[in-house]
Amino acid sequence: MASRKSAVLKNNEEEKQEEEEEEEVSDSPTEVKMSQIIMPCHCNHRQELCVGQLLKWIDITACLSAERHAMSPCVTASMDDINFEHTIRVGQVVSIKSKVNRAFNSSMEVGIQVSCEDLFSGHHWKVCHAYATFVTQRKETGERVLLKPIVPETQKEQLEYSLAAERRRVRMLHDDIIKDLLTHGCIQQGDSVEFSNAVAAEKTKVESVELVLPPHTNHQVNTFGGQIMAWMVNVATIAASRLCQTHPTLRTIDMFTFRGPSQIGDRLLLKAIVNNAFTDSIEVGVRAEAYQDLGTNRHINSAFMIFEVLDDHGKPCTLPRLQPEPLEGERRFQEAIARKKIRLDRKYIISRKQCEVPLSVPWNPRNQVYLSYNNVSTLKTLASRKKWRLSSEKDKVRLYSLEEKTMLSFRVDTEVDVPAHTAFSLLAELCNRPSWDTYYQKCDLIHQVDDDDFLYHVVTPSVHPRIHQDFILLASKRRPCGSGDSYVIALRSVLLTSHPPTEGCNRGEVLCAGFIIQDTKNNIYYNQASPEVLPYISSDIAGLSTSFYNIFSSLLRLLPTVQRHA
Ligand SMILES: CCCC(=O)SCCNC(=O)CCNC(=O)[C@H](O)C(C)(C)COP(=O)(O)OP(=O)(O)OC[C@H]1O[C@@H](n2cnc3c(N)ncnc32)[C@H](O)[C@@H]1OP(=O)(O)O
Repeated sequence: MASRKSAVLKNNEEEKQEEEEEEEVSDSPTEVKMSQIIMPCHCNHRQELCVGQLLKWIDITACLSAERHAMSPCVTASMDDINFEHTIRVGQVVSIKSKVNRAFNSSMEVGIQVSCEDLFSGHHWKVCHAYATFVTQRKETGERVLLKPIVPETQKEQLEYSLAAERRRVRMLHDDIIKDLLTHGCIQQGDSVEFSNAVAAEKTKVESVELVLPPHTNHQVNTFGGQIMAWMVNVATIAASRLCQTHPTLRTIDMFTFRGPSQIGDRLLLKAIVNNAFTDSIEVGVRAEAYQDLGTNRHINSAFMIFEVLDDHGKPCTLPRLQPEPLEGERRFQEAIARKKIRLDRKYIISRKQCEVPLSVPWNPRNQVYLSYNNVSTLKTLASRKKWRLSSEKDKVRLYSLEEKTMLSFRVDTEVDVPAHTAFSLLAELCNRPSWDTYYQKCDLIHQVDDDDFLYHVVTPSVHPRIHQDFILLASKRRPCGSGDSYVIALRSVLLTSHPPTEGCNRGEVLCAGFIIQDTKNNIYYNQASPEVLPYISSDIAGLSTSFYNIFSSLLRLLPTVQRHA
């Protein structure tokens, strides 16, 4: 018992240390803070802050950050998925902090943190985080204002800067992925079971019109984005309430995309309907159209919102099921099932703890984009940790280690005399790795997922005599997409039903490994973290250092040859 308690204390302490490591003082010129005390006029009938009101404050704060960087007017292009972890009550204080993570050409990603404070108990807690994309307005000539780059200062800012490029990739692919999954039949027929007490979808339908008046516009006299989101939340809440016949709580919003502007005098037609109701959650689809004259409607925004009904202890209640309308309703019903699966996969990938076994997550086309994002972001996050300790150094090959909780991670770092792109082309060719890394006995490509993501089967020696070890690895290979980026080759284990473990071969697992190659100093980092190898490695740091040194020496011998051929 005593040892368990000390382990808990140690974990809390380590968590605190990690938080301190992350809490660097930032003096980013784009940082904007807003605090609001929650008044009854901001709340719903349960005295909780309306999500629509929160979205308005988020949009204003983020826009101020964007415009501070752009030094010109900006519009909200999209707001990524938001998961509301807690509700905020009347009398509490909500604080919103935003800053520009990265500027691309005419668009930039703004990161937003929302927290809450109870003034009487002094407690603070995180409510949600969000990422919004803002675009500079066109000049009179029709050109967009090109943005100056962001120069990240702190380690946290550098990480966010680098991950913003990966998030942009996911954002741009978002609609195509959903369309692709829906057209390629990822929905299993038979998921729609008929329920005896089902509520007819028709009953949940909401259509509401708003006239855009001067108080609904932003400082550029277009309809204020936060107001559009608030109107959308309003109709979605009515639709969900009609299904559950009580007050639902909005938990998650799938990305808002502002497809086109609207102005004063426009009529906004807001439509919402429950697409599907699961055991304890409801998906509502919302669509916003703008028009001046009837029949000239422009589709300006769509979103999917997930509601729950909570009991007095905050636990989700069981909900009535939905009877979809024929044809279109059936389609929406099935698509909601596909989106729920995508959300669950994503939550599973993101919420997994480093020490959870098995480390591997099943790979499928549905979760590919999030697995890749997770693959790259885990490696970048590991590389950005501050507490790496130099364990040994030989001929400019340096071995660093980082000990945290149940994980021991390594970083091998050296400088090579070839351009970064040459080192990248060699290291990215995983099938050639057995030629310079004796640890890789065999490496076969199983499947090329897209231009930058690949699945491999790797065979290595095992600690047990006469038995091999094998791995199924997802390799995500990234070239820099702007100044300050590195080349990245991120590797992590995945489960593939087509390649189950075989007899006589130990299936190994890697949570995070790979290379980060920087052009400036031509450094190569190799990071690896895996609890299963911990007992073998920690007792033999010197042996490990020698083997890394040997591997890197072979690599260094090979690089000039590659350069000659490149
Ligand atoms: C006070 C709060 C601020 C507000 O209230 S703003 C009011 C609400 N927002 C609006 O009304 C915006 C409505 N939408 C629009 O005007 C346009 O769709 C929008 C966002 C300007 C994009 O126009 P396009 O003609 O498609 O632009 P483009 O193809 O030239 O691309 C320009 C840059 O924008 C990016 N972009 C476009 N749609 C996006 C999206 N959905 N998510 C993230 N980024 C997006 C695009 O990648 C491009 O970026 P970059 O120039 O390469 O950096």
